Amino acid sequence: MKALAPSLRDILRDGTREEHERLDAGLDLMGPGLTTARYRTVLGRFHGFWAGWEPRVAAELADDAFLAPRRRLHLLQHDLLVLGAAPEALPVCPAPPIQGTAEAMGSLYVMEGSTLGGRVILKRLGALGLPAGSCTYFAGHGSATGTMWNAFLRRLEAETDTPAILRGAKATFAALGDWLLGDPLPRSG
Ligand SMILES: C=CC1=C(C)/C(=C/C2=NC(=C\c3[nH]c(/C=C4\NC(=O)C(C)=C4C=C)c(C)c3CCC(=O)O)/C(CCC(=O)O)=C2C)NC1=O
Repeated sequence: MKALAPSLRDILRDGTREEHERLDAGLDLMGPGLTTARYRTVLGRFHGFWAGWEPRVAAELADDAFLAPRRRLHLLQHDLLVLGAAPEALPVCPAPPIQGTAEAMGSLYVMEGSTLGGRVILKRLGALGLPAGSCTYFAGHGSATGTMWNAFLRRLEAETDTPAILRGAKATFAALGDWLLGDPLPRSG
């Protein structure tokens, strides 16, 4: 038998499981309580998070070629406009305290990883009868999701400071959870 060392992805998945479950349960996008109003509120909160997070991770990662296709703030702006909301008027979340490339890669793990749920989320959103073109954020990388994720993991495995990577991921999940779930989300209407 070969005892394989856990991959960075294993370490991140195990080390953030609790925060991940808290978010998943708190957002409850897959349950029967999801309405168009609730969807718009959730998008607006994700917008506020990305508006603070994206410039910060860009500055700390300092790798525009790698980050450019992983930027999604513009997708949130687009979806909110289609739904009749004014994204520029929404509150912006202070960026999590990430510093340096290793913490930035841990932080990016959280937001890139979220594209992996895209297919199930899109299917659920399809049942709401939302206006056409209002789900580009959750569509994420679409058919390129697998390719993008594998390229992300290759870049991740090139980082050597494992504690810093995990710190960045945990800080990001914590900030995201506090921001998205701090106020009750609408349940119906
Ligand atoms: C918003 C709803 C929302 C839903 C309903 C959702 C569903 C799924 N997320 C998955 C994976 C991940 N999701 C995250 C980050 C967030 N998950 C969240 O729920 C929020 C809010 C996150 C961060 C923004 C990460 C880091 C991973 C990689 C974990 C790893 O390393 O494997 C998978 C698994 C897909 C597979 O394995 O093929 C599913 C089904 N994702 C969403 O964003």
